[in-house]
Order: sequence, then structure tokens, then C-alpha cells
Amino acid sequence: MPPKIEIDDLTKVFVKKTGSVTALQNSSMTIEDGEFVCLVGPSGCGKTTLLRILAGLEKHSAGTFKINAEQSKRPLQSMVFQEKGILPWMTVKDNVAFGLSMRKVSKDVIAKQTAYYLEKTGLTQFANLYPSELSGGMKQRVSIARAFANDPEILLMDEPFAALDEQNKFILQEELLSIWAETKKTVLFITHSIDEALMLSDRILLMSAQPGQIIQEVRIDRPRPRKIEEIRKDPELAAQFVDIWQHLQKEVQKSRT
Ligand SMILES: Nc1ncnc2c1ncn2[C@@H]1O[C@H](COP(=O)(O)OP(=O)(O)OP(=O)(O)O)[C@@H](O)[C@H]1O
Repeated sequence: MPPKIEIDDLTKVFVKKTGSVTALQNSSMTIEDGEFVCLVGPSGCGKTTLLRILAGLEKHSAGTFKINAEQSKRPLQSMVFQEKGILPWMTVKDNVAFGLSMRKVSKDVIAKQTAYYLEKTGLTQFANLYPSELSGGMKQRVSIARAFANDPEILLMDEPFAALDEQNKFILQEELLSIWAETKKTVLFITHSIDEALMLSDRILLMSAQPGQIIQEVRIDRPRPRKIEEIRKDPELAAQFVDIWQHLQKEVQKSRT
């Protein structure tokens, strides 16, 4: 099977009146079908830009990328953002159903898929509430439920849990992993948290300071769900934590000078 995502020498230059910014330069990576990959890198290195290009929200300046689709009727990608991902004028249920209803899927399928992911994310009893009535954690559950219900070829997640408290973050990470294990979707997930990357990933890709390039990859061969205590106790994972930490320190330093 070909890789699910193939990115070759991708470059993005933002041209502004005051000058231009090279957000990505000759960035390359391949992501296998069903892989969960976290992108980690210093602020401003182009992580969000890369995701936005893959989502079709931004045009790249040079290079190529390809998302290999399995089914022509499926959307190529769904994106989950840190905030503002859900529509305030729609109920929880309608938000989850949104992507499917845009695709004119039959009402029965929409009802079934929506009910399934509401249940999976613990939202069934809140189905008729509006976003303003929800906590931050519940809003992110709605985003995740909608993204999976949409049944895309790949999922793009841009720091989806960054604004949540530690407890909620942990619960949502577990829920995400449980749905991912069932669906085996290919996920590209941006995080600033090394712990989060170690908890979730098959592979962590480390990016350089701007302009962003992939400069190292770390494989995490441990069964999931992983517990933070296990990550701390495991000498290999602890060493990987330090390695990634040092890499980030170095790149942050570079981006400041
Ligand atoms: N629409 C835009 N116009 C001009 N410059 C932009 C635009 N979007 C991003 N940039 C610039 O591109 C660079 C990369 O931004 P991007 O948001 O991709 O970084 P990031 O790695 O996601 O950062 P963070 O971790 O802080 O979210 C930054 O210098 C940013 O200012």
C-alpha cells in the first residue's frame, strides 16, 4: 500500500508588503495509512501552515503533496482546531452531523453515524444543547465527534487540547485514542507538549526553527493507551523526552537569534 500522505520539498512563502516570510522550506515526509504522527517544533516553524496546506486552506509555493484516497466519495480530510471549531448556532447533534449533511449522505446514515460518535464521546445526553451551554472539554469532544463522523481519509489536528486543563486533556487523549484504535484513521497532530506526543504517537516528527523542515523522527513502539507514570518510568521513553526537549530548546534558541 502506498503511503497515505506524501510530502516532497514543500515550500511556503508568505509575501507581504513589508517583506516575505518563508514558513516552510523543502519540507518532506511520508505518513503511512493508519499512522498517528505528532508534529513538534518551535513556535512559528510552520506547523499550522503545513496542516492548512494539506487541508486545502492555503496554497503552497513550491514542492508537491499527495493524500492517497481509498474511496472517492470520502472527503480527503477533516480538521480539528484548538478552538472555534464548532458552529454556535447549531446544536451538538447538528454540529456532529454537519460534514455528513454537506455531503448529502442519506438521513439514515447521518443519524446512525452521528448517534455512534455522540455515544463514543459521551455526548449523547447533550445532543440538543448549543455550544454556549458546553464546557471547553465538551466543545472539543464535539469537534472530534464531527471529524470522525465525517469519515475522512485523514485527520488533521492542530493543538486540539492545548486550551484544556490537565484532567480534561488526559480524558480526551484517551477518548481520541480509543476512537482512533477502532477507525485506524491516519492522523497528523500538532502539539507543543512532549508528553502528549509521547502518549499518542506512533512517530514524532521534530521540526527545525523557521523556515520549518523535518529534522528528526522518533518512533514510539509502545502499546496504547500509555500512562504518564509509565512514560516517566520507562528509561527509553524518558531518554526520548530529554532528547526532544533538548532539540526544542536548541531550535527555540535559534529562532530567537
Ligand atoms: N497568513 C499569513 N500571512 C503572513 N504570514 C503568515 C501567515 N500565516 C502564517 N504566517 C507566518 O508563517 C510562519 C509560520 O506560522 P505557523 O502559524 O505555521 O507556525 P506554527 O509552527 O504553527 O506556530 P505556533 O506553534 O506558534 O502555532 C510565522 O512566521 C507566521 O507569522
